[in-house]
Amino acid sequence: MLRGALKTVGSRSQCGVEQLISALRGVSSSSQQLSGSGRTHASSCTDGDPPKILITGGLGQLGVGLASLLRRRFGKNNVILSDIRKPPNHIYHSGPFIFSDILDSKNLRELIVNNNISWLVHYSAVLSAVGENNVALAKEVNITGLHNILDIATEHGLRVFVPSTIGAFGPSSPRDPTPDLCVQRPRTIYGVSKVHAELMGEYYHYRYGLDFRCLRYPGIISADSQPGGGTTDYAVQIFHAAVKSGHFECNLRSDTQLPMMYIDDCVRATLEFLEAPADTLVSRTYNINAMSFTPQDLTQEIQKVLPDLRVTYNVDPVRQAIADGWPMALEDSAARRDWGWKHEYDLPELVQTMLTHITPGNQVAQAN
Ligand SMILES: NC(=O)C1=CN([C@@H]2O[C@H](COP(=O)(O)OP(=O)(O)OC[C@H]3O[C@@H](n4cnc5c(N)ncnc54)[C@H](O)[C@@H]3O)[C@@H](O)[C@H]2O)C=CC1
Ligand SMILES: CC(=O)[C@H](N)C(=O)O
Repeated sequence: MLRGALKTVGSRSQCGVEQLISALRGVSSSSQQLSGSGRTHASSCTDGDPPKILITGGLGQLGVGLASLLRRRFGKNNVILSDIRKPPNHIYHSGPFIFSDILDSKNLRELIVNNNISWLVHYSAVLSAVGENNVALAKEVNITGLHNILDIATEHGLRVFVPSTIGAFGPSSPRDPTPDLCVQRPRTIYGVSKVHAELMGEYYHYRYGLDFRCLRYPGIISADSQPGGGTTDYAVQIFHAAVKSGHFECNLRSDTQLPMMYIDDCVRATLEFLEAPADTLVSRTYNINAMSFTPQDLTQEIQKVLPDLRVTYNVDPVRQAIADGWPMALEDSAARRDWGWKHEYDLPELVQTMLTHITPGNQVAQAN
């Protein structure tokens, strides 16, 4: 049936054929299965037009920074931020913003159709520490929400980016470094939901041809946005405390080594990966790495600039147990080989840059 239908559009552009394949999904179960090559469809065919991008959960730590980079690349009006929260004025006025709850699939579908979205960056999530405090919410947002995203992205032939995390690994994974492919038995609902996202996205890719792309981010460090309740949050908060009061109480042990990345590297990696030609991607999920450090290493580096910084330790057992099962470094040679990933910020550059951005008058309100 699919072959017959394809014959009738033989003279049309490849993009038209691929859209037809999308439309025929749902006609019969056998016609839904594309070849095992997992080839992708309409999202790759923009006829030279820039993609129209929707970012879900865009008001968190990472969304605004990514939107700003994507808007510089593709034009302000081609990138829509969305969230369930009201944006601060400066974000509202910086480009298109729209309410979208990923648990409301009808609203999400309307938004994608009405705005002719071709790329979807799915940032909505409940992070590791908040997730352990509210497992039901984490299941709803991270698993049910993801199902809505994958179904709608498949229906409309979107390219979809879903970040995973170092939290997708667990104590039985090799930890230093952690390769792309290894045992993944995380012990948080956040980690379990992210492994689920990796597997579901890859399944939809091979089963339906969805252009699913996933990077496992380390802990991300940013100056002008606050983290949303994770285990790596200390590495952002320490900078604000260092500048504001000169004292920081750290909730992880001083020797806890975790992989980290400056936000500019993270959003650039995301853009480069989104733009990578599909045929260069050997995998749909890649580790990306930049630096690894402990609270003690970070303190010493900050003290080179602010020698009076004093750090005390009051370990949070929930966060410490999470961190003790996470990678100490990620192995990312496949990302470097397949699509040219290269980080720019190591620990000294990170500290210099953070302290340049954070001044006593430029403190970001604590979000959580
Ligand atoms: N920030 C980090 O260090 C890392 C982040 N990631 C991933 O990157 C993505 C973005 O992370 P962040 O910006 O740090 O997260 P965040 O926690 O700061 O922001 C998440 C956003 O999702 C929104 N949200 C919650 N429920 C929603 C719903 N029902 N519908 C729509 N939006 C909803 C929240 O309002 C919030 O603005 C997440 O998927 C996270 O797992 C992965 C590894 C590290
Ligand atoms: C590394 C992450 O995914 C996040 N920052 C968290 O700590 O939960």
